[in-house]
Amino acid sequence: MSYKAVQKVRVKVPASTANLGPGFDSLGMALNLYAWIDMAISDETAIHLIGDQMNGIPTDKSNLIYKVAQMVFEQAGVSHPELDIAMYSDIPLTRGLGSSASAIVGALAGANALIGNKLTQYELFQIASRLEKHPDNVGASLFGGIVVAFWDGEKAESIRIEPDANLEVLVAIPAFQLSTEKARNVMPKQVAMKDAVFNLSHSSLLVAALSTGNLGMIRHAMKDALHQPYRAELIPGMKTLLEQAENHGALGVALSGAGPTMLALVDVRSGQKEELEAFLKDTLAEEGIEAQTLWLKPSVEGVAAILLQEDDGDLLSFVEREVLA
Ligand SMILES: Nc1ncnc2c1ncn2[C@@H]1O[C@H](COP(=O)(O)OP(=O)(O)OP(=O)(O)O)[C@@H](O)[C@H]1O
Ligand SMILES: N[C@@H](CCO)C(=O)O
Repeated sequence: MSYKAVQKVRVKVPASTANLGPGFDSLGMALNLYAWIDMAISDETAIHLIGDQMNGIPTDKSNLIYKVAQMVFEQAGVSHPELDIAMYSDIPLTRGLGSSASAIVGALAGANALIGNKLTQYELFQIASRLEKHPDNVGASLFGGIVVAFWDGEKAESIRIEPDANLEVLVAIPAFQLSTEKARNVMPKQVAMKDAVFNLSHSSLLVAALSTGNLGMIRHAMKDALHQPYRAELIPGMKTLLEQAENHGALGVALSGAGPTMLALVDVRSGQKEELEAFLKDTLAEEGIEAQTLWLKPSVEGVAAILLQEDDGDLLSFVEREVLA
């Protein structure tokens, strides 16, 4: 089947938070914090990183976005070895807000758009889940909303849930990085049956609460025995936040992905938003942790790729005009 290679695309991809407590490696929620990627077929590869969130990201062909784009072309049976890529991101790196997932999903969508969307969204989801080895962050960035998914080592399946309009998200982002690899290595290789049953029952109840809009049930459901008790050792103050944030207005509180960011779900009608934000900041500060707090909303939209016209200008001017203004 022939296709018309498109010259340049612009991708907008949301951040994500994974696990939501008990849904380890299986629940994700897209957040209204975004990254933008411009991608064009070129005669030589150049990677332009805009903004200070990209410190340390490579600008040669070892860049994750370049490598993932090549996977799309290979699976589609085409060859475009040289790409011009630009990226701006508001998603902090290595903080538990899905930066690597946003890069993977953004690259998949951009490369696929460049070749006339030859791959289906399902095929992109399979590639993304295989790369991350868990579908939660990539599923949320791909589909938007709340995603319930599995990846069994061969295939990934998911269902998207529309987030309740009254849900808000407060994140406390510590200044230090915590890699997913390190946060996964502190977990035990085996778990007790009681902990397994604890998580599958709480995760199931959380999914039911989120899909029926029963926000009051979140406080009972958003509890974990599989990963948070072990990861709490890496984030001073996390244990206190897990135990007490609901007394300060949170519907539920959890480690965002593999951390170190802490996340609270809040009812937008709550009268305790300021109290909760102060509690998160003060609790971490008492442990010597400087954290930035951000009020976010679930992002109902997932990744989106648009074809650019000749006179659409470059990403930097778009970011200055539409994002930073
Ligand atoms: N925006 C990006 N562009 C290119 N590569 C990226 C980007 N974000 C992450 N990566 C690559 O992915 C790898 C993992 O990134 P990072 O440490 O942020 O992922 P993570 O541990 O999954 O973090 P997070 O907690 O954000 O999910 C990094 O080595 C980096 O090279
Ligand atoms: N489910 C993954 C998410 C990583 O962002 C973990 O907790 O390790």
